[in-house]
Amino acid sequence: MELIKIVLAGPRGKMGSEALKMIESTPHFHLAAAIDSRNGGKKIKDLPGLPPLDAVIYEDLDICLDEVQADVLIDLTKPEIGKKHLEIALERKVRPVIGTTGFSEDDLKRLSQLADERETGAIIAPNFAIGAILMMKFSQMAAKYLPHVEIIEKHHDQKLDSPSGTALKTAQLINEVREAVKQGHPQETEDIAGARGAELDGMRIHSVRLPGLVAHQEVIFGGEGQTLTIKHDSMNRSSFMPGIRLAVENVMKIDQLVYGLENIIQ
Ligand SMILES: NC(=O)c1ccc[n+]([C@@H]2O[C@H](COP(=O)([O-])OP(=O)(O)OC[C@H]3O[C@@H](n4cnc5c(N)ncnc54)[C@H](O)[C@@H]3O)[C@@H](O)[C@H]2O)c1
Ligand SMILES: O=C(O)C1=N[C@H](C(=O)O)CCC1
Repeated sequence: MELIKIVLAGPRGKMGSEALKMIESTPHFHLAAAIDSRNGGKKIKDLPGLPPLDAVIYEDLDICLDEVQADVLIDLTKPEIGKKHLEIALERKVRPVIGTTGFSEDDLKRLSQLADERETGAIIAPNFAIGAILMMKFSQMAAKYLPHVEIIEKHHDQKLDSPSGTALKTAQLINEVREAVKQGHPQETEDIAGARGAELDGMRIHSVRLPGLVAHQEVIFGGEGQTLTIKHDSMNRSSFMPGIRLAVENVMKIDQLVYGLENIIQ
């Protein structure tokens, strides 16, 4: 298999540090450089707790890509940085694999257009856990028969964005197949703002943030005399790594932007 040269943004983060281990243990992956908000000029192996990798750390992706040859950028940072990095990478025909969440529909449209213009593959995946992809696919199947649905997503309390990227993606997939329904009582009131959660395409999304959680989602369907709950739990960040590996391998074979790993795992 051909060696894939990777730049990783966010190496000290919860996801980034796990991704370093995944890159190190994958024979056909090579960490060419890393992007951090500090530690420019140091090497990954100089930072406490990170694997003994020789890759140099840059604080600016543009400068990094001037100096380092790369095939793929993996971004695991924060919403505004992920968007900026994605654009820089596409401009330079380096293929982005973006795990960072917080992208709006407008962002996705604009970035998809840019990927087309640059004829460069890109993958944005709100959730890399294979079980979460299945949870979303099963939810889409169920919504055809049980259109009344609410989403409860639960994450650790260091998460910046809400609702989660996974909840937004789940709602999008459900919305593609379910008939239009008005949920809840027509005269229901919200006596404390937010009590019924966020509303998207007629669905309610509830976001829970607590220490001790990692990433969890329940999609609850209600029908006459019955409910169906489809639930996924990520217990740790290694649950996302096979999906990131798959995305890096697949982004090398495409020349447009793909949003969601369900489009790769058919
Ligand atoms: N797609 C998925 O499956 C998945 C899974 C988990 C987390 N996420 C998303 O990934 C992102 C990171 O999550 P996390 O839990 O690792 O967060 P984290 O806060 O632990 O890590 C983010 C890292 O980004 C770094 N960073 C900030 N600004 C930067 C910059 N300008 N350049 C380089 N690095 C910079 C921070 O220093 C930090 O180390 C979040 O958006 C989260 O929602 C996605
Ligand atoms: O830890 C996070 O932040 C996660 N975010 C993703 C999302 O927003 O859907 C899912 C995985 C964990």
